[in-house]
Amino acid sequence: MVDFAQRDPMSPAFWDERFERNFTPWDKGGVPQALREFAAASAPLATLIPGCGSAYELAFLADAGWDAVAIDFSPAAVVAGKAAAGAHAARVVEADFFSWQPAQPLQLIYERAFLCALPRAMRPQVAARWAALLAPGALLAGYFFFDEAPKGPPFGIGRSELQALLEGDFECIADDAVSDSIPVFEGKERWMVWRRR
Ligand SMILES: C[S@@+](CC[C@H](N)C(=O)[O-])C[C@H]1O[C@@H](n2cnc3c(N)ncnc32)[C@H](O)[C@@H]1O
Repeated sequence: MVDFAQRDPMSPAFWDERFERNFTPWDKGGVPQALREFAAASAPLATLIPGCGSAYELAFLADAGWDAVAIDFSPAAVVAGKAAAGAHAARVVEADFFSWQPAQPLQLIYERAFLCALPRAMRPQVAARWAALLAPGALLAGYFFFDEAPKGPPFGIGRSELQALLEGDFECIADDAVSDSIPVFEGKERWMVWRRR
C-alpha cells in the first residue's frame, strides 16, 4: 500500500523515510564556515535551530557556551541529531516548529535547509513564525537557497520573493557568498543575517 505521508514534506514520515535509508543529500556532515565565523564574532546567543536534522551546529554552539536548542518533528532526524550532539543530546528535541514554544526569549534563529524543505505555499507561515519567535533586535541568520526549479525539496526562492517575504518584519544586515556549499546548494545559496524590526 502507498504511504502518502511519505510523499508529503509537511509530514514527519517524509523525512523519517529519508533519514532511515540514509538518503540525506542536504546534509553537510559538519558545521558550515559562515556560521563558524558568525559565532566567532558574536557573544553567545539564545538560539533555536528549527528543522535541525543531523544538528551538527548544536554541539558546535553549545561547546562555545551558547544556549542553543535544536528541534525537528521527524523522530528519525532527532535520533540522528542526538547522536551528533553527543553530550548535548538533551538539547535536541522532537517538536514541530509551528507549535514549539521557547522556555526563554530567543536571540537567534539559525536557518539551514529548513525554509527550502517546505512547500512554497508554506513560506508566509514560516516567515510569520520566525517573526513571532523573535523580539525586535533579535536575529535570523543562516543559509538561503535561491533557485527556480519547480520540483523539490529543496524548493528554491527568488531574491525579490525573499525580500518581499521578510522585509515587513526584518531588515537584511548581511548577504554574503558561501565558500563551502555542498553540491545540491553550490552557487545557489547565500549566508544572510536579518534583524527583527
Ligand atoms: C532538508 S532537512 C535539513 C536538516 C538540517 N537543517 C540540515 O541543514 O541538515 C529539513 C528538516 O526539517 C525538518 N522539518 C520539516 N518540517 C518541520 C516542522 N514543521 N517542524 C520541525 N522540523 C521540521 C525535517 O524533518 C528535516 O529534518
